Amino acid sequence: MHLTHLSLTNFRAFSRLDVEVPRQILLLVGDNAQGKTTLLEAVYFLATFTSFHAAHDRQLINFMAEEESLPFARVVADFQRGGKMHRLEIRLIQDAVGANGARLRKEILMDGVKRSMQEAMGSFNAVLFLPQMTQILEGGPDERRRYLNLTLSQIVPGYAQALTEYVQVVTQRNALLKQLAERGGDSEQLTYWDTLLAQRGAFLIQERIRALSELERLSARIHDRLTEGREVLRLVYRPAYNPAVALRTQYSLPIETTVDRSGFTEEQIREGFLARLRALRAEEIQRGVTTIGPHRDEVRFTANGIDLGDFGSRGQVRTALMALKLAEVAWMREKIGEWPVLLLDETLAELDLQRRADLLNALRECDQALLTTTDLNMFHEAFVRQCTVWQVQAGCVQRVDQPA
Ligand SMILES: Nc1ncnc2c1ncn2[C@@H]1O[C@H](COP(=O)(O)OP(=O)(O)OP(=O)(O)O)[C@@H](O)[C@H]1O
Repeated sequence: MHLTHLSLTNFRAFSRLDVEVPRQILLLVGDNAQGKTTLLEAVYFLATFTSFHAAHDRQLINFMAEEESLPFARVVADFQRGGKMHRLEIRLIQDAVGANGARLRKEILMDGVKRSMQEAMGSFNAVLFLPQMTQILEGGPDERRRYLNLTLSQIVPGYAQALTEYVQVVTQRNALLKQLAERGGDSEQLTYWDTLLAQRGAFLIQERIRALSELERLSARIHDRLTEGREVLRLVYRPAYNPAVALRTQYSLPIETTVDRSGFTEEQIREGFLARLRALRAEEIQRGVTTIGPHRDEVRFTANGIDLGDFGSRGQVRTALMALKLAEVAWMREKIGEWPVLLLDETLAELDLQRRADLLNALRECDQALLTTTDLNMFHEAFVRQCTVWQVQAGCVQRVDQPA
């Protein structure tokens, strides 16, 4: 899959941008703070409807546009997928200030038809690679859950919808648990929420089991090549509700334990999850929160049995991240039969020569990749000649003609 046209209106520093996008490797060159990362952010926004940078969508609207009576930002992309052309449009509209303050509306149009975020998710796919993504390995468990959710939402039908509903159920259930803890009442009211939680949760758990085992297979192979067979990478899923473990040992599995959970049906996971919620009911009422389920899942990355998040060297973590990212690309390709668009922000600067060469080789296979850099010398002349180069300056883009 590849973009053919990108249009931005009031998207961060880009008041207006309209560009044809070539089907190949695109180098975005420019000094700091010129808008290179913003371009990647806009493209990733089309795949996930969320920014990898901004805490709030409101930050995406151009500062100047904020002064207008109806501030808005818009991203429109034409892209080819499976031989067909599509148009995806996202509008961010800040409604007039009412009694509850300004409200931001997000509208999504796929081929001209309004869709919910959950419906439109997966229409366009991208894989993002940022140097700070080592946080996926080194940061808290929420980083890994976020990574998993963004990746799976793009590819697994129904995942985004189930996740949205699951999060709503957790919120409602927590409110009820708190109310029962503070004011007492009939705990049987929980049964309705338990059923919904187990239903949506089982779907998420099963999809995570499946995806992680596939990503592990692909990333271990790449990692083996990158480390010349010296290290074995593993992705260890540690679900907060673990269908593979008897009740009393839920939290006591050592990290190196290999557990095959692929044989569980969704129904078995749901039944087990529900039974566990019943067993935990009194404790959960006392604590006022939902203590098990996908919102508390963990994934650990190990190399030769060593937990990379806790004990990995910088080099080991970067190598594992690269293996994971390349695996993600291959996984999406396997699943949807199309290459996702690759987005790499200043990634090369962090890599040694061998890793750099590996990464650039991988890019050659893909349909389209966008790379940002402040320094074109980071790349071999021969490589640059195969690419289209765009100079990005103060929110404007200009194609750089290369010598024939
Ligand atoms: N809502 C906004 N409206 C206008 N300008 C914005 C908005 N949000 C961010 N900017 C500005 O956009 C500029 C470009 O940022 P961007 O991160 O894309 O730069 P970059 O070229 O990737 O730089 P670097 O090489 O330092 O990463 C920055 O100066 C930033 O302050």
